[in-house]
Amino acid sequence: MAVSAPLLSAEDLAVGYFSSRNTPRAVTDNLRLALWPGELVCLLGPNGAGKSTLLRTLAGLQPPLRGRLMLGNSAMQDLNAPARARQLSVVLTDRLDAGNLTVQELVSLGRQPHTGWLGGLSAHDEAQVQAALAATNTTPFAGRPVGELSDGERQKVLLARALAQDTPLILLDEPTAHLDLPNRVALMRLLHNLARQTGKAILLSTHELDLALQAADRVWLLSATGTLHAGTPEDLVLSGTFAAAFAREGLAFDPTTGTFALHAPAGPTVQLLGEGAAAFWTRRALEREGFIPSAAPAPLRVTTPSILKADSWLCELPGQPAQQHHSIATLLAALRPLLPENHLV
Ligand SMILES: Nc1ncnc2c1ncn2[C@@H]1O[C@H](COP(=O)(O)OP(=O)(O)OP(=O)(O)O)[C@@H](O)[C@H]1O
Repeated sequence: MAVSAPLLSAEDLAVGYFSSRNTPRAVTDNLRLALWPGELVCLLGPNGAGKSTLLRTLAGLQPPLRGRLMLGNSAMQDLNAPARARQLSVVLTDRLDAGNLTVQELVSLGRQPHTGWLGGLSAHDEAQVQAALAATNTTPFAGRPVGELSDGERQKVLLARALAQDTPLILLDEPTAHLDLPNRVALMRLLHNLARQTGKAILLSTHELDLALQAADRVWLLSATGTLHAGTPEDLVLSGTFAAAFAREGLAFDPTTGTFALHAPAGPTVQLLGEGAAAFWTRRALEREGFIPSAAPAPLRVTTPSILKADSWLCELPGQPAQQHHSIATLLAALRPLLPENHLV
């Protein structure tokens, strides 16, 4: 079986900046990285960890402080701009000045590495532009000036330009930043499918931990101290590496749900019986109030509709007859008196 080669690789890479006295200040150091065909990699890390700096370095837009950076079989610094642009496309967060260009014209510029400055678009180029517009749902505003778009619309158009460029490698800095939830989910699904179906390698930085944990084949987790851990999302969660990278006082990552706890538990444990959507949302409501939902037996017990086979919840409190509730609101009202006084979650 042929073993594929990485589309991008780095050895002993240090990325960062030079101070005013020209002394190097590494944001992250000693990196050994590879991006393989067909994978979606999410670069995660707290604010200021160095995600944008690393992405810009990997895109060849700022020089590494040290180390070896290869684009395919060639050293990055040996490739001129057009050669790089045929290998990798990049979407950054920088504000774009597109002049009076329409969306279609801007996306068509993605074909430039293949046509040259003066080259007209062939039928194949036109098809690539139309496919990129369709994939990003930007066809309906293809004729509008880019300067008049909303932040989210512009973000999708920049992705369309990168898709039109049709490179083996795509690097994206916070591509979900301005998108609403359905568009964020759609974008992650699009990128995941694109990697799978076309063999492209896609690296994106994001603060969407939840979506990244679901969509990424691998995660590069950059800690605040500049250490980079790479692995499948699941391995990083189960090893505790993920929680450690985002550790803050009073903030806990729950590896059983893959989310950060918004509320600190203050109240008693409630045995929660049931499964499915009603049990999930009952758990969320109990946690918000400060209770600790658990499957283990406890003096307080809530049975959810999936077990009762009815549209109601059964609430059993010590020393009281069992109560039936027809909404989570009335269930919570019955439980609230059991919380410690003045608790704040
Ligand atoms: N042009 C620059 N010159 C010097 N230092 C910089 C420059 N740009 C960023 N930095 C510093 O490099 C570090 C990493 O910044 P970077 O923007 O890469 O982090 P990030 O992980 O992308 O952050 P965020 O999640 O907030 O976008 C920060 O300490 C930042 O202050």
